[in-house]
Amino acid sequence: MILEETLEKIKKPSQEAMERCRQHWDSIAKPLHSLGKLEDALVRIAGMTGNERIHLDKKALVVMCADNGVVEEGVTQSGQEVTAIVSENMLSGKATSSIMCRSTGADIFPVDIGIARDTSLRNEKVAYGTKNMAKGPAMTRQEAVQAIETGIRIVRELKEKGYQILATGEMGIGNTTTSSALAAVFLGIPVEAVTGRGAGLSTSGLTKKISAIHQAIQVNQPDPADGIDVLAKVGGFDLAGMAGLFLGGAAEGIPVVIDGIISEAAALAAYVICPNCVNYMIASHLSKEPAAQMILSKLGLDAMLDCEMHLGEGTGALTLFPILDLACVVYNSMSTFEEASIEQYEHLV
Ligand SMILES: O=C(O)c1ccc[n+]([C@@H]2O[C@H](COP(=O)([O-])O)[C@@H](O)[C@H]2O)c1
Ligand SMILES: Cc1cc2nc[nH]c2cc1C
Repeated sequence: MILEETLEKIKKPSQEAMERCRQHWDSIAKPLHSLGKLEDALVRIAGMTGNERIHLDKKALVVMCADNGVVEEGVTQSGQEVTAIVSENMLSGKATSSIMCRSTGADIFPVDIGIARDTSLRNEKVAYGTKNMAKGPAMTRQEAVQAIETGIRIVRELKEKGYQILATGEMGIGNTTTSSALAAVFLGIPVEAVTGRGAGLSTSGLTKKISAIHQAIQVNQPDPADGIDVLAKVGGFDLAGMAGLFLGGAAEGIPVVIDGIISEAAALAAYVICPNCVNYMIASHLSKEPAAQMILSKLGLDAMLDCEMHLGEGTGALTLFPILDLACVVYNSMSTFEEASIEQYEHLV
C-alpha cells in the first residue's frame, strides 16, 4: 500500500528549477561552469526539490543494519556478531560513520532492520537476519516489501522534520555477497566479474563467496525484471530498506546520496522497481568493489569522488557533504558579474 502510493508519487524533476539554478550559476562572477560537478549537483538538487533556492543545512544519515544468513557459507572474514557491535557504536558515537557525522554536521539514524540479536537501535526488525540464500530465498516477498516500506516511512518522517538531504548507509556482515548477487542478476554480468573481497576477504574466502552467489542464483532463479523478487530471493533487509530510502526520496522530492557498493546495489534495485527514482540520487564516490562502476554506468550516474574507499556505513556519502556545503556557500553568497562590475565574456564553445 505505502509502496504503491509512493511509486505513483514519483515524478520527473523540475526542468524550470534546474534552468533557474543554472542561470544563477552562470551569473556568478567566475568562469562559467568552473565548479564543474559541484555546479551540476546543485542543478540536479534544484530539479529534485523543484526550487532553485538551495539550503543543505539539515542533513541526515540513515544506516540500515541487518544480518545475512549467507554468512554460514564462509563468505566473510569477520563474524556475524560484528554487525551488532558496529551498529551499537553508531549510537554511542564511536563508529566511523558517527565520527564523520559529528564533523559534517549530519544527524545519524541507525536502524535495526534485521540484526540477528536484540539491539538498542530504532527497532524496525523484519526478522533476526535473513535465511541462507544459497539454500533458498533470503526472505519472503512480503518481508521485502516490509523492509522497503520501512525505508519509505523513515524518509517521510525525516522530510517532515525538515531534513534537506539524506545519506544512505548500512552495516551488515555478508552484505557485499548479497550486493554482488544483485549486481550479477540485474546487470546480467558473470558473478566472478562483480564479486570482490568485501571487508578484507581471503583468496580462499573469495572462491567460496563466488560459489555461494552462483548457488543462490541457481536455487532461487530470481527474475531480473522484478526488483522486489531479486531483493527477496538474493538480497537482504538492509538492501531492501535502502531501496526504500531511494524510492521514498524520489517521491518526497529530497536528494538521497548513494554510498558504496551496498548502497549502489540498493539503488539499482530501486531503479528496476521505478526507473524515474534515479533522478533523485546523487552518486558520492566510487567504491573499490568491482561492481561499483558497472552499477553507476547502468544508472547513468557519475561518482563525484574516487578515493578508493570501501568502508560502508555511509562514510563515502558523508565525505561528499562538506563538498556540497562549499558549493552551496558559493552559490548562495557570491557576487554576480553585474554586482562585481565584471563584464561577462562570451563563452567559447
Ligand atoms: O561501501 C562499500 O563499498 C563496502 C565495501 C566492502 C565492505 N563494506 C562494509 O563491510 C561489510 C560487508 O563486508 P563483507 O565482507 O562482510 O560482505 C558491511 O558492513 C559494509 O558496510 C562496504
Ligand atoms: C570493524 C568493521 C567495521 C565496519 N563498518 C562497516 N563494515 C565493517 C566491517 C568491520 C569488520
